Amino acid sequence: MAPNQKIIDAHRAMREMGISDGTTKEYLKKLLKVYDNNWAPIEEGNFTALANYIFESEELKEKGAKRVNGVDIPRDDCEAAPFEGEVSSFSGQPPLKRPKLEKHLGDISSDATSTPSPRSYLEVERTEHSQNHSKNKQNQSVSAPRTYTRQDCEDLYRRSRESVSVSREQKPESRRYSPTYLTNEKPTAVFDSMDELPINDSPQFEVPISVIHPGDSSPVRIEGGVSVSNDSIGTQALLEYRVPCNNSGEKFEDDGISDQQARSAASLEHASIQETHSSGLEIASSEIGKVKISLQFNYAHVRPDFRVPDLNAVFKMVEDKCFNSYKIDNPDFSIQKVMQDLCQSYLDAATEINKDRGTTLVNGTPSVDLLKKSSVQPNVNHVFKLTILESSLKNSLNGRAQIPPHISTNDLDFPSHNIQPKGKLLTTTKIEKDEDIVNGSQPSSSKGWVVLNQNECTLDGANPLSLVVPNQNECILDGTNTFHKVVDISKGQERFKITVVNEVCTENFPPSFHYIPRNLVYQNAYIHFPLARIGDEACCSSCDGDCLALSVPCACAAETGGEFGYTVEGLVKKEFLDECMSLYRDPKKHSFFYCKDCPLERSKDENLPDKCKGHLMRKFIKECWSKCGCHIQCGNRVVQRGISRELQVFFTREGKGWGIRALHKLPRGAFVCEYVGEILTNSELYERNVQNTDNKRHTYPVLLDADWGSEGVLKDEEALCLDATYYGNVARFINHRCFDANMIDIPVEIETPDHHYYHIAFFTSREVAAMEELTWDYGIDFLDHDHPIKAFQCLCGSKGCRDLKPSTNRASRSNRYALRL
Ligand SMILES: C[S@@+](CC[C@H](N)C(=O)[O-])C[C@H]1O[C@@H](n2cnc3c(N)ncnc32)[C@H](O)[C@@H]1O
Repeated sequence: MAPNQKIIDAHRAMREMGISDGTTKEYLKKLLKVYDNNWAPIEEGNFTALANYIFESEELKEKGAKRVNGVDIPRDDCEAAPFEGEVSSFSGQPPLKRPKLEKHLGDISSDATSTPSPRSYLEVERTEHSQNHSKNKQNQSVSAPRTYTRQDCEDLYRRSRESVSVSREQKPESRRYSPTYLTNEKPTAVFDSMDELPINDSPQFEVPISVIHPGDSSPVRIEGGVSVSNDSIGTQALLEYRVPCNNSGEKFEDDGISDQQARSAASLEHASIQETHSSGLEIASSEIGKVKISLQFNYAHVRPDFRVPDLNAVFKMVEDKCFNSYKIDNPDFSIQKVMQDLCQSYLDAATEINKDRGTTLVNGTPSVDLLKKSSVQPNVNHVFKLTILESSLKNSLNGRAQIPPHISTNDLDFPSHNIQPKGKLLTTTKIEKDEDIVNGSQPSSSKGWVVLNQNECTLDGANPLSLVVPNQNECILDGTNTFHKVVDISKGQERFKITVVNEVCTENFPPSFHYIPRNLVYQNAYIHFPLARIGDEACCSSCDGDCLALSVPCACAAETGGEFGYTVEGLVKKEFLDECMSLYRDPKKHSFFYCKDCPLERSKDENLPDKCKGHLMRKFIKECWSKCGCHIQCGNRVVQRGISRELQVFFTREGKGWGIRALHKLPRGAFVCEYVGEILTNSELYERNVQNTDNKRHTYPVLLDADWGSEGVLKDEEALCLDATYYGNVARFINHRCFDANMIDIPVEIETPDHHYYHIAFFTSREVAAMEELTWDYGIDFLDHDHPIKAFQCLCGSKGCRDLKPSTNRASRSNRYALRL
């Protein structure tokens, strides 16, 4: 009978802790019995329970105790106890020592003289327990050996039954594992029946259970081969797809433990070179566990305040996000089901790929031989770089790429397929920490850079580069010397990864900035009025669900003439968009506001301000918001749900630097992104501009002046603007186009009914093809010689380009560079 994947995993996990297969098998059998063959509590946390069980059994054995149905009974105290069976010895080996696994927890050793041992949750529980029973135990030192009364044991028993029954009851319903060992819930000793406990009221026994945390340097890992974005706390993400098979390539199918199975598991493991940190919390798997998704986290990489969350709570959060972000209204929607489907589909797709391409998935053994010869073997990750050559990719490799001098081939580590000898195939996508990239500094290693050379991208095991093959989806090759950086420039803060690609030159990163998905107030900003207001003004507190479904539009539609600005598809309505575009195309036909005392002019010269030059009266969209009664998925909430299209920052060929594009076709009226930056007052902005004379590409203050004139005299602190120079989102890469730009900005009011503060949202002004650059007319007056910011030489290439002066004249003139908003 072929071994169950769980058994294989259990052996592997134990082997990583130095426990022999024989021992694992023996205790696994016992533990399965204790848990009525329920694997969930056993395999949680990479078989924490099993490891504890083994270590504690061995420790107790050392001390002369025995374990009955999972409970350790000191020999002296329990002579009459019915033994489940003698615990076998470790065949001459020294008794197992529990590894130090809980550095973060304080040590409360039961033996003050012994080497500090990790503080177990049960010890914590015990401490609490003893506090609860403080009256008769007040004098008991925390570090003194603790004895248990029948009451204690009954409590423990009750809790253990609760824990087991919760886990048993929850599983079929929600199919979620409750990672009690990772949460503040504490694992309890396992008792099958009170009747089996040899308890009397005299001092009894200790039940130490320690907690094993995932490997210290394991990144977040999702088994299953699907890309995941890294989280906001800077953990790394890894995906892994495993196809367990034995030496002859057969897949294991069945449950049950046998010696043969244990051997098979062992042979797999001994052959394994990777996975020094493969522990993790399994959260989904395909049928019979061939493909799994598990989470791992790296304590070394997370912030000090990182606490392992409850997995159910995490699922709930993701589900809520999905409900909010996508129009999912099926109450049965389950993120875990999605992940299970993902595992299954991956498996199915892999089978399909094998069928179709035959050679695409490299069979482990021969490649390993090649790999063994390769100089990549000593790679720091102990991961064999693969060797999968997508045929289409191969065809597209027709240029010899260069390796930037700073990249050491040993450092090359990017989406790749990893192969393990003797039957284990791992596909790993690594997403590196993004701070390095977004901040514009060189990454600590050059991970993620794809450097390709046609001749070297072969299965030539002698050449390390042969082992470095990009994932086709993430690398676009154009036959030139091509450098790509595959990262999520948003650092996981947007719904979709925003990748960065340079197919043109060797400019590595867009210059330094901090990615923020929403506007933030500049710390010194002199803003003394609320930018968000909860109240009954301009809201629809009695609405419910989706306001777009109402026969009579809600109060929020008042701003757009009693009709919503959006269609049910989430696009700006044609009529509204047409009007907005007409404002741009022929502003003279439309109303301008003229301030009595223009804050813009005042900021330039406080004592002798010029006359207001006028502000175009803009059309606003008012979205429903938190103070409204409707759902976040209400059709009148588009901008506030954030970017919903896959965007990419790419290096333009026309000399405009970086630009943005969408990976898919966009219909007319589609929301692309918001212009996000620091909120500051207009005078603060002016100061910044005066100080910042280097005229870098990223100085793009935007005035929020769409309604200035209506106020008569606007206070300085009410004249706001956005500066994306240091803090911004993907919009800071949008390039200018004088004529027929494919995006238009529309003021969108969300949190407050007045117009001092609003959002600048970019919508497509026409259908935009996939990979077409997304552009916007900045509204630059190229002839304004007085503006403190020098305009760039426009390379928009449009027929109606307004920058018509010969380039020689441009350098000498003082241009205006202000964005019209
Ligand atoms: C908002 S940023 C756009 C992103 C920028 N291309 C970059 O690489 O970061 C504006 C700057 O991009 C460049 N740019 C934008 N549109 C341009 C155009 N039509 N022609 C030439 N340069 C342009 C100018 O350097 C301008 O100062």
